Amino acid sequence: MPNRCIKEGDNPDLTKERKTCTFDTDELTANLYGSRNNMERRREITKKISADPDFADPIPHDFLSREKCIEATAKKTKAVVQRGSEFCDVTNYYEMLHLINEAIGIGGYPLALHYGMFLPALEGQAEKELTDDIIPRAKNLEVIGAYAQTEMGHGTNLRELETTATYDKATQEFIINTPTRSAMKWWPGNLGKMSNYAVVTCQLFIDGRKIGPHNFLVQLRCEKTHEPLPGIIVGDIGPKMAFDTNDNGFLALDNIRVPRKNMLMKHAKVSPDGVYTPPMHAKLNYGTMVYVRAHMLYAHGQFLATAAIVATRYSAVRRQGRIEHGVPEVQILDYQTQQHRIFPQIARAYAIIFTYMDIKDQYDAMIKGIAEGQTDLLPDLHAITSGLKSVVTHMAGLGIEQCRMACGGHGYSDASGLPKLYGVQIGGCTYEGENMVMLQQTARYLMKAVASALQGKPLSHSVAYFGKKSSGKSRIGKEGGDIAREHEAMLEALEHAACRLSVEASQMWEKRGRGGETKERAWNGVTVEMNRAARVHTRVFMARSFHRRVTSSPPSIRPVLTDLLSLYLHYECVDMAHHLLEDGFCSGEQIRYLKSRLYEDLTTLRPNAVSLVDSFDQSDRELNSVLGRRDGNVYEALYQWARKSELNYTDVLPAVQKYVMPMMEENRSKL
Ligand SMILES: CCCCC/C=C/C(=O)SCCNC(=O)CCNC(=O)[C@H](O)C(C)(C)COP(=O)(O)OP(=O)(O)OC[C@H]1O[C@@H](n2cnc3c(N)ncnc32)[C@H](O)[C@@H]1OP(=O)(O)O
Ligand SMILES: Cc1cc2nc3c(=O)[nH]c(=O)nc-3n(C[C@H](O)[C@H](O)[C@H](O)COP(=O)(O)OP(=O)(O)OC[C@H]3O[C@@H](n4cnc5c(N)ncnc54)[C@H](O)[C@@H]3O)c2cc1C
Repeated sequence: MPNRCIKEGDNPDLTKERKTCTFDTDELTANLYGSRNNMERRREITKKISADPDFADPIPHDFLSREKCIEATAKKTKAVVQRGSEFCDVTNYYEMLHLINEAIGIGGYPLALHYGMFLPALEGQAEKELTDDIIPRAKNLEVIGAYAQTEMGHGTNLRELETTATYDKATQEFIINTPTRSAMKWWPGNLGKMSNYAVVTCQLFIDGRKIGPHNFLVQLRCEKTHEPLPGIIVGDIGPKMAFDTNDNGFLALDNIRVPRKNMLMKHAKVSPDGVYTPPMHAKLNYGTMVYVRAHMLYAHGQFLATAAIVATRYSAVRRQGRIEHGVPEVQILDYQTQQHRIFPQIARAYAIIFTYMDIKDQYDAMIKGIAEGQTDLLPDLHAITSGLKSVVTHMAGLGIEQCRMACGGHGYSDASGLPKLYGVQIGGCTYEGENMVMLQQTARYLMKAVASALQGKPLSHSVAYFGKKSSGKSRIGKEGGDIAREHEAMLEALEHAACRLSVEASQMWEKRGRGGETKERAWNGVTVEMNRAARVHTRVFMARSFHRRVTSSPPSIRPVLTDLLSLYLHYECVDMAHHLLEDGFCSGEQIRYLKSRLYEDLTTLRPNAVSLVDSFDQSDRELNSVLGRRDGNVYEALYQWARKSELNYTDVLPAVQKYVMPMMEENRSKL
């Protein structure tokens, strides 16, 4: 069967891998990106960008200072903006996403938060009077915006943000102020140097009464000179773990006045005479975060895919050691430990992207509902996206790090692209709500589901399985080799575990309450258990999504996806074996069975491993990895990459000349 990546001049080991493919890689790629047309469009964008001198990087960013990287990125951003329609349909979210990845990369660019949060916040939360004015200008990039919510002292607990917006009835303006050092906005992307506007989250005060966090549009810099306006202090927060080309910023506002219409008033409103009308759902003001959490899944699935591509291809071309005496050195991909390290990451990347597709459909349905005045889909979506955001970012981070280590010494080099990828990706565990905090949002929802299930009340989408009657004993290993039934048995076992953990966490919470603790204090005494239940529930959701996508996939790719799903489910069940064993739902014998099936899966997937990662269809530009390159010609490329290091511009470094040589000379003369 065809793997469409084979080309003359490629590393022979990689070609050999591609020849053992049992499916059509293009079919799988098309399935992953929604259609053959979408796949072709991605490729056209890649081809055009790769040939365009405006996007060439004579010196890799790895060897440049942060300022030089920002300059190079800003130059490319301008080219994307001015020439974007030469490359793609600029109104298509996925085409634009691909264009930006290809043209600019993943480390941040001047418009990341403008498109990622500033515009979505205005579109989702602002009223016509404001949007009519600002959105056309923002879309036309006459202005650039950031989303300034987090402060130096508070990020997680929005209720305690300190920035104030006080309504002045006399002038019909809000006065926006930063009352303390810890109230300074701190972290917002592109706030430091690029943006001249921001959506700023402030505590709303009317007639001395604190209403709570609301969003306001604030101009920060002069549209002509880009200098900060009077009363505004703004700058870059300094070097970070990654996102070097994003100017995450600080901001202090000294009693800045903005007109009443600058409050984002689609949901909550303040009338000219200062009467406050709450939104139809209390948390509609937090809608931008739900949007970002949902869409983060796609990016993090792709991040994990990148790492899996690099580690798999490199493991196919690297030969080291022998499995048996007297035979040539083997491809390191033949080691069972290497497969066990990498293959689950391939499966998880697919699972995350497939889950995203489900969530995207739910998100679109919720937005449609809100437009029609219905908010009933919001709580379920908020709960599951909070869990998914946390589980997926953590899972992808662990997976990338496994892939990096699986590349040995070269994985530690920036040439692999993996250290930088990890730095960028792992930020997702923190931003959009720290993971431990967001899991508690999911757990809170699970506690309500437990109560509803016990009372026989209806259960919403993500927790519907709480209503199923458990069989008491798992059917794992008792399905006589029927794969479909085996998959169902594993899903059932995971659902049983999630449900049991939720019920037990609920009982522990209740027990502490009966012991005299307040509900809130009791909650803090059981949060580890709550978050555990939330994680398992989220992993059930992902497993169901993956299963649904595989069982409805075209027959040509269903066999390979079924193999991948088998590996995913066996891995998930073994990884969560303690939860399956704890109440005797599964026996030790069943866990041993799952492990043996997992090792069989590794062998089954081996001939298709390279083709499965090829099907992610990430180009060499996107991968940005010497180790992961499509042609597999790694060693020469590694040497050429290292030659570009600024330390190699001269044979004798000035620092050596100035300090090290005189030191050696002095030491010699002492003898
Ligand atoms: C390329 C890289 C880009 C990176 C960009 C990064 C951007 C950012 O990071 S922007 C800043 C993001 N900040 C956060 O995510 C802050 C996290 N904190 C929160 O979201 C909230 O403070 C909270 C959800 C953790 C708690 O909010 P609070 O108001 O205190 O609410 P409660 O916990 O008491 O819950 C009350 C009630 O409301 C429900 N709920 C909470 N949030 C939402 C929501 N977004 N949508 C719908 N419903 C929500 C919650 O479930 C409770 O429901 P009930 O149990 O029914 O009362
Ligand atoms: C790369 C990056 C980009 C960002 N971009 C933006 C942006 O564009 N706009 C913006 O506004 N912000 C942005 N942020 C800020 C980000 O949203 C916050 O840092 C994040 O929400 C976490 O909040 P915090 O920093 O207050 O963490 P903290 O809440 O201080 O977390 C510290 C520790 O306390 C624990 N903790 C806190 N509260 C609880 C609780 N209730 N229960 C249990 N444990 C708790 C956490 O789990 C964590 O272990 C960005 C951050 C990063 C890293």
